[in-house]
Amino acid sequence: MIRTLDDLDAEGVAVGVRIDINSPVSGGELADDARLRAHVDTLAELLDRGARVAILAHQGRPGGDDFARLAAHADRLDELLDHPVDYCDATFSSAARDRVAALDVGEAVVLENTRFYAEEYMEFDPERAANTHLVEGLAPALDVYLNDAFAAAHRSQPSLVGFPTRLPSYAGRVMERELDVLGAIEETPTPRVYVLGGAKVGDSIGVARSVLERDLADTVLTAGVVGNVCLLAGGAELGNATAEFVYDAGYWDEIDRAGDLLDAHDEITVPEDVAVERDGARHEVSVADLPAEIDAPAKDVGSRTIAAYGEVIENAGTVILNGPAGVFEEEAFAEGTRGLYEAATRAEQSIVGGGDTAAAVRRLGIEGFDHISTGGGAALTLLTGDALPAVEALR
Ligand SMILES: Nc1ncnc2c1ncn2[C@@H]1O[C@H](COP(=O)(O)OP(=O)(O)O)[C@@H](O)[C@H]1O
Ligand SMILES: O=C(OP(=O)(O)O)[C@H](O)COP(=O)(O)O
Repeated sequence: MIRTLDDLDAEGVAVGVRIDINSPVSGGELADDARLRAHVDTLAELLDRGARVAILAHQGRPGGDDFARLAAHADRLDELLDHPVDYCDATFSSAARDRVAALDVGEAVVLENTRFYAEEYMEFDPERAANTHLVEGLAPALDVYLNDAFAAAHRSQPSLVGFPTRLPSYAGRVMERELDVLGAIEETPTPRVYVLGGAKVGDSIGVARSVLERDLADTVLTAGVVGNVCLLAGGAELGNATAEFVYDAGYWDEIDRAGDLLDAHDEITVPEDVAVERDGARHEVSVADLPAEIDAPAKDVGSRTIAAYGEVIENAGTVILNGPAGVFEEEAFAEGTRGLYEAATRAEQSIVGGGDTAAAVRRLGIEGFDHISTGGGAALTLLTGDALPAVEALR
């Protein structure tokens, strides 16, 4: 059983809240605040109910351009919430503990990026995580721990799995909602259609295999780079530019895996046509006409695929979308993503997951999904039927 905010008497209590506000950062500024806005409900409820809130979060990965301090995140949360949100440039030192001890009722502080500390970028079992410097250092300053970081729940890192061994622990509203929807996929209306696009080919093939073997999917529609790899696996000659893209991205070995899956399951569908760039404009090529003269990579599915997939999607009981259908960042190649996502909003129930997928939904201004997951890897892990370490730690 996982305890939730409903089970917490928050008045005056020092709550360590792990959230996932890992966001695109550009020139030290937040380029997108969707993940911050997602946690507003949980944080506002805690602060309204008189908690003293210490926020724990990571940003980026060591060495990356987006490996940043959380000062800008604190400023934005301060704007989004009716309660004051401060920033502290320490995570578990005496300075951090003193700052938490000084919190008034209804006040919050964002502690520094947890991944500034080497142990936080390692995976541990919960008992070992409870003895890391971060958890050992900060736990004495907290009364309880609350995890709302669904998007990071597939990581077994100290700030995600270490506190429940030491403190009474709870799930936040984001975590609750995500587990309710994504954890009960078997109960959603059928036919169930998975649309797998985007560029994480290995993950998507794993998901396709798993949902087909577990009879969760009635149909799997492939698009994006995933669709291109499936086309190559079926012997389609998409031209050197697409082959080079797939090779350079490290997905060449996935062609055989995709081929095995296509041989084993009729429920997987590949695109009928693709769109490439020719003379600076979108140009569509039918797979039936291959081999043809193509000297640019396939960047989107074509209009016949959009129409055929769209019909399957619209008539679905449940559609689960992960990954854009094309390079939606370029207007000429956003047609597939726009067409398939809009069709999904007309299905009986629609669920979208993935960092870039959610960004595509916002950029294209598509509304009407039943659930937009904050998580990419975490959502896929749940949909594949695997346990999430941070959720298991809360149990
Ligand atoms: N045909 C394609 N060729 C190259 N890149 C593609 C293609 N289709 C989609 N993409 C790219 O895939 C990226 C998103 O994929 P992914 O990271 O798997 O999504 P998510 O974060 O939602 O899981 C986008 O940046 C998009 O440009
Ligand atoms: O952005 C995240 O995951 P996602 O890219 O799967 O959505 C989470 O913050 C986890 O980050 P990580 O993949 O660096 O561990």
